[in-house]
Amino acid sequence: MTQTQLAPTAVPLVKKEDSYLDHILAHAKRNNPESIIKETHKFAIERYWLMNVGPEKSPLVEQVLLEKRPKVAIEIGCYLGYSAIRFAAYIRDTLGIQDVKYYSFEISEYHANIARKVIDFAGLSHIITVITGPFNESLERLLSNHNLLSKVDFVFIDHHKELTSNYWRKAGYFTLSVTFSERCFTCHSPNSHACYVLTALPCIQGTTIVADNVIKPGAPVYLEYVRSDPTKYQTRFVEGWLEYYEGVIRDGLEVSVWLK
Ligand SMILES: C[S@@+](CC[C@H](N)C(=O)[O-])C[C@H]1O[C@@H](n2cnc3c(N)ncnc32)[C@H](O)[C@@H]1O
Repeated sequence: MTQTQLAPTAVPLVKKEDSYLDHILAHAKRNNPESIIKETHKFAIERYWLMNVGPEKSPLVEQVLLEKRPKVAIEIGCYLGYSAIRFAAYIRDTLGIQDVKYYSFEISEYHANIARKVIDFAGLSHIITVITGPFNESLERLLSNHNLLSKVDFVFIDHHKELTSNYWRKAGYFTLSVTFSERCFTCHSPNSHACYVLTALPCIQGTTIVADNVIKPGAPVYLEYVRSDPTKYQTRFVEGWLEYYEGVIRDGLEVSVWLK
């Protein structure tokens, strides 16, 4: 049997995330977040699609950051560090907030390890902390052991897309995140879990919460929750495109401000 005949069933030896790291280390400039973002787009368009927030929706998030000017930001779902690098650099360099702290939660050790290397290469390790583990457990640990998250002014919710849309939908739970699963199964109240992230965080009056992918794959219970009580959240939808599918697949962000 020839190499050509074997090719279609062959398992790739290198995962795309490892190739991404190699690409960044080889082509981007050290201590230059902008060049890392540029090379990430190049990789995602020319090599493999990546599930980061991407070039289409990031400017929409940056507009929110411009209005909010956060000093303590967190995100749920780090993946390979794209949004952490892009938004932390934007807050520090464009908004001039030198002492910003950005905490990024990531369930996968594999993703977190790559993200830390890219963040270090970007020269942002002193600003961005990647916390490995399921978000709810990490959060509980941080809140009980440290004073790291004494107050949070900006939250970016960007969990695993496939699990959000398919797995839990099949299971009958339209929750925002797999993190909420354990709680879903114990109290059978999807709404309370879709909003767990909001109620569990040490939000303060005015904390801004941006949820990605509320159209694709969608987060109907989350939207219902934040839109149901105008005395609790001031909320708006911002339309955009799915990452790397500009003009093809619609998506959007829900931007909510915690009022009380
Ligand atoms: C869409 S990606 C995040 C993309 C990233 N925010 C960006 O724009 O560069 C989602 C990530 O969330 C992680 N994730 C999924 N469930 C999680 C959980 N319960 N706690 C923390 N991270 C989780 C996945 O492993 C994946 O790396």
